[in-house]
Order: sequence, then C-alpha cells, then structure tokens
Amino acid sequence: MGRHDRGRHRSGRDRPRGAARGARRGSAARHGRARPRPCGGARLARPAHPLGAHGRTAQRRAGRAPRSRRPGPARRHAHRRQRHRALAGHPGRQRRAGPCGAAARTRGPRPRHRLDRCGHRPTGPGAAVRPGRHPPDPGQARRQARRPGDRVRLGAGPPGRAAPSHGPHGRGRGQHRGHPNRPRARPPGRTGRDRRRGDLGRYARRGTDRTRLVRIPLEGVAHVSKSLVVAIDGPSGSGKSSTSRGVADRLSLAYLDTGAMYRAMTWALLERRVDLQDPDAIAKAADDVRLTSGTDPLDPTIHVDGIDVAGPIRGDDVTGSVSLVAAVPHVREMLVDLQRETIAQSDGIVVEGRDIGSTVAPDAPVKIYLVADPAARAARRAAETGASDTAATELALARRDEIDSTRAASPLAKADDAVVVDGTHLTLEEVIDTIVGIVDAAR
Ligand SMILES: Nc1ncnc2c1ncn2[C@@H]1O[C@H](COP(=O)(O)OP(=O)(O)OP(=O)(O)O)[C@@H](O)[C@H]1O
Ligand SMILES: Nc1ccn([C@H]2C[C@H](O)[C@@H](COP(=O)(O)O)O2)c(=O)n1
Repeated sequence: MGRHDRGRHRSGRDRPRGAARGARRGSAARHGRARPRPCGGARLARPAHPLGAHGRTAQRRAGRAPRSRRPGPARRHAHRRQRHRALAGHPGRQRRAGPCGAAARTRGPRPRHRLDRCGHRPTGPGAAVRPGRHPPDPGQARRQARRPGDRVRLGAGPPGRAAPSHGPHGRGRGQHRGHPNRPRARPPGRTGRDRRRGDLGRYARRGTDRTRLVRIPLEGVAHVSKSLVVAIDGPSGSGKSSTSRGVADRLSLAYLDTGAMYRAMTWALLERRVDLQDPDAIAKAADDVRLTSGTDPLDPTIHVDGIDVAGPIRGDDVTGSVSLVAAVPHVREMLVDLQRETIAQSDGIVVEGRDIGSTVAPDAPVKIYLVADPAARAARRAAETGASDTAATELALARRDEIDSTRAASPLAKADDAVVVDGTHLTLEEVIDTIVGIVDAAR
C-alpha cells in the first residue's frame, strides 16, 4: 500500500447511511454459483429462470423464438443500456456517472476494438446482428446461460456435513430444472470460453458433475480450483468493485465481493446487538450467521439469513464498524473458508478484497493490487454518494485503510507477486482494459 493510502484518523464515515453503495450491489442472483456451507458443502440456488433474463435472449438468438418475437432495435438498445447500468452501479448505491457516462470517458484515448460508442463491448441481441460494427462475442451465450441464480452460501446446514443435493429441488449446476439428475446438454461446438480454456491448459474445464459437494480445506485453494482466479486487492475506494465486475463480465467469469461478506457479517452482528469492541463476543456470534453471496458481476447479491442486505451493508453504522469485525481471526477464518469454497466451485472468478492475493488465493495466477491517489478516491466516492465534504470522505477512507492494513490477521497488503495498477489517471474502462490485458498475457 502506498503512503497515500494510510491515514491516522479514527472518525468519520465514507458513505451516507443506507443509501448509496447498494446501488451497485444488486438484489437478485442470476449467475452466482454454489452456496457453500460453514464447514463444507455447497448447495446451489434455484434459478428464477433456467437461463435468466439474458438466457431468454440467448435462446431467441439461437433461433428458438419466431422471427416476429425477436427484439427490435429499440429493445436491443434498451437491453444494452440495461447492461451498462448494471455494471455502472449496484442497486441502492447512487451513482452520478457510470462507465457509460461522461465521467467515464473524459480522459485517455478512445478504447480500442470491440467497444460500442460508450466504451463498452457490445452486448445483447444487437451485437450479433451487426457483425461489421461489433464482432459478436463468442462467450456471451455461455455467459448468459451460466447466470441463473447460482449462489454461494454459508451456514445453510449442519457443520461438516455435505448437503445431499443442490437447491430446493435437488438441482445442481449443469442440470435441467425439471430433470434433477440429468446434466444439461451442452450446445454443439465449442464456445468462445471453451476455446479460451483450451488455451489455458491448466485451467481446463472441471468435470460436469457438480452435484456433489466439496469440503474445501483452508489451505491452498489452487489445489482444488483449476479455473482461472483473478485476485484484485487494494485500499478502500480504489475501484476494486467496479473494476472487478467489469473484468469478470468481459471475461465471462464469476465475481466475488469479499468486502460485502465482511459487511454482511457486521450487519448481522449489529442486528444481534453484539458488542463489537469484544472480539470474543464477535467470534461466538459469528458462528450463527448465514451468509449467501451471488456471484453475477452484473448483479451481485448478499443475503444474511435469507434477508437481502445489499443496501443496509453500505450504511454508516456498518461502514464504521466493519474493520473491527474483519480484524477478528475467527471471522476471517470462516469467511476465508467460504471464499475458497466459492472459488473452488466456480468455473473461473474475479475475487476482490484486501487479502485475496496474499491469503485467500495465494496461488491465483493473476494478482492485481489496484491503487489510486487518496484525493482521487475520495472525489470519486463523494461523487458517487453525493457527499459534499470530500475532505471528510478522504479521512474516512484513510481511517479504514489504517485499521485494515495494521490488523494482525491477514491485513490489507500487496502480495509479492501482484501487479500494481494505478487507476488515478485512468478511466474505469481503461483500468478494466489494463487488467484484461494482464489476464490475457498470463494465459
Ligand atoms: N478508474 C476510475 N475512474 C473514475 N471513477 C472510478 C474509477 N474506478 C472506480 N471509480 C469510481 O470510484 C468509486 C469507488 O469505486 P469502487 O466502489 O469500485 O471502489 P472499491 O475499491 O471497491 O471501494 P471499497 O473498498 O470501499 O469497496 C465508484 O464510484 C466508482 O464508480
Ligand atoms: N478480503 C477482505 C475484504 C474486506 N475486508 C474488510 C476491510 C474493509 O474495511 C471492509 C469492507 O470492505 P469494502 O466493502 O469496503 O471493500 O471489509 C477485509 O478485511 N478483507
């Protein structure tokens, strides 16, 4: 962490209560993954639609819908705008300008190929019917088909016991909704993602039988996950979430916001009136908290005991206390365990936090340490939340960084082999481009 990231102040909060940040955090899982349990097993969530909202589009594109029902240009554009909005922010957190907004394109050269005029790769049906302008994304159909409601979950059942099946109807990923034991048929031919996997070699696709639960040991996630893991760490407000989601979307990977997990745990302990100055009380109470994370980069979700807490975990009370909870070793052990399960269950994932490259996934083949000057971080966060006092926002960010980087248990730290990306003078899209380039180079 650079010198600018550290601060000495112990007061101040960097987000207004309850509002803002949840706006980018989504409320319904479309393509998260398994639902890990506290001491082992993972269970899979039931998708709202077998292919999700995008999956319907993929079906139409595959020719299953009559031509008359295919979306017209207006709908295509609306669809594309919707995706851009999803990447720009989480529900509940107000954003002044997303990646399609003017603020996202004020500096630097125009992005290279494959981006629409907002600086994004074209998505949605329109992309496929205008190959001359926007080459179709070969991984899109698979990405969309992968989204339905996969989720990861902590605390869903008795510790140490694998759940007998996935989801309320015993369905696992890769199965038809109505046929619990039948694997979903793979489309003929290789998808773009298959081709990428072929290039990767060591990241070859995992077996298709994902109905069995896996107990993931705390040590070494790389031993259990052969999929691509991109670890993105950095100080508060450096752009980890926005960037990670963009990278995950671009590369058809899942996305895990580990900060949201610590926040959700904090929210749950506040609800239970646990004394957050007492690490023992925190550790004891934490055992009973059930966390569920959705890993769709366009719609990440977080639930506590089935309650959607995406909005509340961005409140001042949680933001002001989360570093205390995150410093408790038992909490970290639980959540790191869950994070490793999520990684292992994924077909490839971008994981953001403070200790991903150093502790959670030390063998991740791509590690990024994302930084930005404190003033830039504060200005962006203030613009995002509507806070008028940028100085106070900067102090609040510095305060959290100070606690997070000086705690004993896996503090905020750059892994030795992480690549430092400084986003101070880059647009969000440029940061995403940079990291996608690093991932491509590592393949
Ligand atoms: N390169 C960039 N250019 C302009 N704005 C950016 C850039 N990267 C991120 N932002 C904006 O900065 C704000 C903070 O970004 P983000 O929430 O992704 O940071 P973070 O590191 O995940 O924060 P936290 O540590 O609090 O979770 C957001 O409003 C985001 O849109
Ligand atoms: N891997 C992680 C992720 C987050 N934390 C802590 C540190 C932060 O203050 C807090 C909230 O994170 P944010 O949502 O702001 O990214 O959670 C951590 O200790 N380890």
